[in-house]
Amino acid sequence: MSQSRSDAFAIAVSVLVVDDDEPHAQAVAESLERINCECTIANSGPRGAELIESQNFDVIITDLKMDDVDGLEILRKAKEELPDSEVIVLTAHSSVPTVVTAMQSGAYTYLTKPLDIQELRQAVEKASSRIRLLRRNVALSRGLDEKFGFEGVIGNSPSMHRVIEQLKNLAPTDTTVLILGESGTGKELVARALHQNSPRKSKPFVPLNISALPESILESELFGHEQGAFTGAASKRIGKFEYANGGTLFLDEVGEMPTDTQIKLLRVLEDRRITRIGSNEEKSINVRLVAATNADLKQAMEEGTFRSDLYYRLSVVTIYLPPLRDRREDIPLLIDHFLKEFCKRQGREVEGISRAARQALMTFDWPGNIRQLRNTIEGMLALDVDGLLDVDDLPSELAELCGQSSDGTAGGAGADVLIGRPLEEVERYYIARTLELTGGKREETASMLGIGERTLYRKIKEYDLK
Ligand SMILES: Nc1ncnc2c1ncn2[C@@H]1O[C@H](COP(=O)(O)OP(=O)(O)OP(=O)(O)O)[C@@H](O)[C@H]1O
Repeated sequence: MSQSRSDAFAIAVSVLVVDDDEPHAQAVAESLERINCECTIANSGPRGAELIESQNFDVIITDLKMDDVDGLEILRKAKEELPDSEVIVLTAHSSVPTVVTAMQSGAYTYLTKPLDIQELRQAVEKASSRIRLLRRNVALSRGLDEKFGFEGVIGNSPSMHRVIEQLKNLAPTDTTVLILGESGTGKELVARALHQNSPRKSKPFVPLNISALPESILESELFGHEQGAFTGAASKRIGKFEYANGGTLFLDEVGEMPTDTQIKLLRVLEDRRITRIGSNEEKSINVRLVAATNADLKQAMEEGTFRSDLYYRLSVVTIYLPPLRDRREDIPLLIDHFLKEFCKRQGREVEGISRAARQALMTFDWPGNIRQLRNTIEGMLALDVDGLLDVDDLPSELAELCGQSSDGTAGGAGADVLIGRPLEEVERYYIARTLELTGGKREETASMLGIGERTLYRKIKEYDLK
């Protein structure tokens, strides 16, 4: 239905009206659309039940007495499928026993027919403000439960604090989000966190990696196809958009999408309708879209390989995940997080990680970002035999940073070459490396080296360090 806006709700409230009296349902929907409700009408009980199964609603208004499925059945279905929503029942007489049953079964309130429009709007306003408050509290308490993260997204660096703040604000909304970041920086994890903390969480989260699909299959994957739509389409198949109905569709590597498909995707995002390949029938869909890419979409737009209208549709809000080498403060937290995870999974106990190994993990550049760090910790745990993850458990490219070859013998570079050298040279080397590690942050460097900031400043001058 079309949606008219007023100031009543800053963000539209989604309402399902279930009533087999068509003109009455229409009148209810129209009066609510004036206060910025987004209304969907079901003119039968079964249709109402079907919509509750596939979509999300904040408020469900149902007539108690219908010919097929009655309002109590709709109420039961809503409590089961959409536990966060509120149900308002409509009745001809408040004295009928079903009203009592409805209230006992969790209806928010009941209204008697003929409806008083003002009363109806007030009931919807009150019901939806309760839902919003509930959602906000859940989101906040989830976020606060974890000291350094949000729903498995760990980080304590200023940049990750910003990301986590964005996630907390965006999760309860339907806003389309574009996540940018190198491979392995946590784009899919962030998309899942958005879904898990949204009112859509009881509906599917559907990831689709665009780059993994040949062009010919992509559109059928997205929109589905009818039987015989093309050679090889032996049976009909629903696409990811339909599959994700009511939930979240995560399009990974969206920068790889062929331009023809980009046009079709744009149309779907504008109309909120899809057409299966080989079909004439349009289906309305209610999907939150989260897209991600490690490509430079601005450059792709300049080169004409990515449509700017689609870019602006996708990037209503952009979340940027910096590479791990630019947020090394997060490494210790992540090491401990993954160590705990793998110890639990493998039923192991370890004392911890040696200083030298930890130092190497802090210094490495991590081209594969957090995924590579995670795999490294898993591998180290698998190699370890003495309960202390040490340099001998490191993969070769990291062991080299400690002056060790992966078989544990001393190599040419790193700490050991300083043995027997003047203490001043050793000091200069360590201050320079620690400054490198902290990105030149003096306070952090001084604290890591266990000296005062003034002492550090003096030594930087003394050794002519940049
Ligand atoms: N901030 C984080 N806290 C905890 N684990 C993380 C974090 N970021 C990423 N991970 C973990 O790192 C791995 C890679 O993350 P993910 O698959 O989300 O990255 P990606 O950016 O989507 O990668 P790609 O672009 O290659 O698809 C996953 O196991 C994920 O759980």
